[in-house]
Amino acid sequence: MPDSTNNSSSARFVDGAIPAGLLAAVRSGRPLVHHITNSVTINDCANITICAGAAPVMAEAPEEVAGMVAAAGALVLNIGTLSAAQVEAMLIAGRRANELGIPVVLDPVGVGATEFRTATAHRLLDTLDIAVLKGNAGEIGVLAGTGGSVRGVDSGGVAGDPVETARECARSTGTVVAMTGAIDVVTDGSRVFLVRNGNPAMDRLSGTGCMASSVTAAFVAVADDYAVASAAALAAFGLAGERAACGACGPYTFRTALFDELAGLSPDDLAGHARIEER
Ligand SMILES: Nc1ncnc2c1ncn2[C@@H]1O[C@H](COP(=O)(O)OP(=O)(O)OP(=O)(O)O)[C@@H](O)[C@H]1O
Ligand SMILES: Cc1ncsc1CCO
Ligand SMILES: [Mg+2]
Repeated sequence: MPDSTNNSSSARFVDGAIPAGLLAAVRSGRPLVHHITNSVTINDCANITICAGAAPVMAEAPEEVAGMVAAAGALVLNIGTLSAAQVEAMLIAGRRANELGIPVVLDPVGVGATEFRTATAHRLLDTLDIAVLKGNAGEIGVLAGTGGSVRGVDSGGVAGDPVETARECARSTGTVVAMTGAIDVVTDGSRVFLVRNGNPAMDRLSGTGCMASSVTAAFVAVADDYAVASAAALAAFGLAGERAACGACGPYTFRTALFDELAGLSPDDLAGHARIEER
C-alpha cells in the first residue's frame, strides 16, 4: 500500500507563529509535568522537560500521586518498565487528573510485546480520559487493532498506511494520537498534522520516544488544542534533533547536544523552522 505521508500534493504548512507561541507559553508558564515513568529513561525525561521550559516531577508511590498530580499542568503515564504497583499509581493519578481537567499523555512503550503491557495499555485507555496517546508506529498499530509489530520496545512498523492507522487509533480510542517516526503523524481522528522535523540520529538513542512524550506533555499543559500542541512539541524536539546532529559524532555526543539545542531553542527559531503540514 502506498504511504500517504509521501503525498504532499495538498501540502499546507501551519503558521510558525503557532508552535512559537506555545513554546513561549511553556517557557513563561513553566508548567509542572508529573511523570509516572520507566526506570531506563527517567533522568532523560526530567532533563528534557527542563530544557523545554517546564518543570518535571517523578512520583509513583500510590500514597502520594493524587496529591502530586493536583499541582501539575500535565501527567505522563509511561509503561516502559511496568509493575502492578505502578499500574495502581497510574490509575489513581489518572483519575485525579481527569477530575481536575489536567491533560494525561499516555506512552504505551512496548505495547504488543507482552500480554501485561497490552492489557495495561487497554485498561488505562478504557478507564481514563487520555488527552494524547504518543507511541511509535508499531505501538500505535497494535492499539489501532489494524496491525503493528513491536519487539521489546522497538517498532517494526504498521501493516497498512501510517496516516490511516493513526487516524483509526484516534477514532477508536477517542484520543489525539501522536505517532512518531521519520515523519510524525498527529491526528484527532479528523485533522491530520505531519511533522517533518527530526533527524535519523534520534532513532539511534534509547529514550527519544519517552522524551518526546515529556515535551508533548509540557506543550499540552499550556494549550487547549492538544493536536496542535502535540505537533508543535514534536516540531520543537525534532528541530533540536536536527541542530544536534553532526555527521561524524557518536550517539552520546548527539544526546548531549540534543538537550543543549532544545534548551537554546527560541520561539523565533521554532517559528522559522517548524515544518508542520496540515492535511
Ligand atoms: N528517522 C528519523 N528521522 C527524523 N526523526 C526521527 C527519526 N526517527 C525518530 N525520530 C524522532 O525521534 C523521536 C522518537 O521517535 P521514535 O519513533 O524513534 O520513538 P521510539 O522508538 O518509541 O523511542 P524509544 O527509543 O524511546 O523507544 C521523535 O521525536 C521522532 O520524530
Ligand atoms: C529500553 C527500554 N526498556 C524499557 S523502557 C526503555 C526505554 C525507552 O523505550
Ligand atoms: Mg526509536
